[in-house]
Amino acid sequence: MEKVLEIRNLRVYFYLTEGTVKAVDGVSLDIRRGEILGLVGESGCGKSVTAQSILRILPESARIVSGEIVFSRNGKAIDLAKLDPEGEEIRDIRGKNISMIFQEPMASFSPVYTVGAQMMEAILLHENVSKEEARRRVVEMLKKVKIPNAEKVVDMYPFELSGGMLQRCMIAMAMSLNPTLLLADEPTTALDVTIQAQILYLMKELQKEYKSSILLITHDMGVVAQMADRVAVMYLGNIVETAEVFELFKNPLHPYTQALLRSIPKIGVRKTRLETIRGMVPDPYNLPTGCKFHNRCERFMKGLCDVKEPPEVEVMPGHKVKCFLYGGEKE
Ligand SMILES: Nc1ncnc2c1ncn2[C@@H]1O[C@H](COP(=O)(O)OP(=O)(O)OP(=O)(O)O)[C@@H](O)[C@H]1O
Repeated sequence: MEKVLEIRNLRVYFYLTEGTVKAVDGVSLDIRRGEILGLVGESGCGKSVTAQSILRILPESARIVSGEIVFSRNGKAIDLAKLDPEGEEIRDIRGKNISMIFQEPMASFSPVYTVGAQMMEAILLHENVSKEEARRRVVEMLKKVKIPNAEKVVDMYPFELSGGMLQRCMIAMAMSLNPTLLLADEPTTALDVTIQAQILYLMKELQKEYKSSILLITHDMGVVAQMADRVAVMYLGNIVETAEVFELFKNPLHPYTQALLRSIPKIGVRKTRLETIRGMVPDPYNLPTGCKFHNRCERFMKGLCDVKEPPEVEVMPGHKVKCFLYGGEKE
């Protein structure tokens, strides 16, 4: 299947007075046309930094140290990692070809302008249309995301809307230019469970209609099961396992993925506590040598896992894992 984005060996480090944080440390992943790729892992493993690297909206203290982020734009391959983050090319890509929705909708909207004015601005920036036409499209988009009274909401300020409604507006804004790729960073984490389900359903409907690809960032395996076609599991700046969603749930290979899946609460099974993954997440300034998961791993092999970094092994077509349990010792 055609790839819309290919990340190769991406390293993004934060240079802080306390030391260097290797937030993304050798990530490779592909996003195919029309798929939802779930990027899953515990808090702090580098999911958001990966997404921010794609759009080149990293904080000042972060640097792309090496690697490629190849985006296919109208049949032309562009390495986003090489672009000037303030330059015209990436500014044109943002919003038009790749857009992002965040956990906190308030972060995407300015409090001092109406929702409609902000959505219109995005359209007017990228397309040569009249103000009337832009407004008409905004109202149409608001209806698409099932906002009641769209003609009224278009003139409302963000604070006049509930979190769920504002999240719908953010999705409408992100989809209004029909982007090839949507980066959704924990899009429903801040919402209550019922609203969360509605928003996920809406995203899936729009994704099918617009045939866009989504990188869905989440720490929630339940959301992944419901939404994703494929899954990439991330641990401390590395992708440790990639597979199609059914395959990953049926046959998780990496001990970290297995532990993540065990930590999902199951209906009908009473547990006094949710199972947590044993051991401490290592200090980000002082990452372990070898496999970064070895100090928490139940199947740790001394002299191997703590010494060498496991290479990626394709165990079966489309199912890749970075773990010595599945070979790779001799490389
Ligand atoms: N602005 C920043 N300054 C310094 N370090 C940062 C900054 N943003 C992220 N980091 C560090 O980079 C690493 C990866 O963070 P990132 O936000 O990508 O994780 P995440 O997997 O998205 O987690 P979360 O779900 O909590 O956002 C962490 O160690 C984090 O502390």
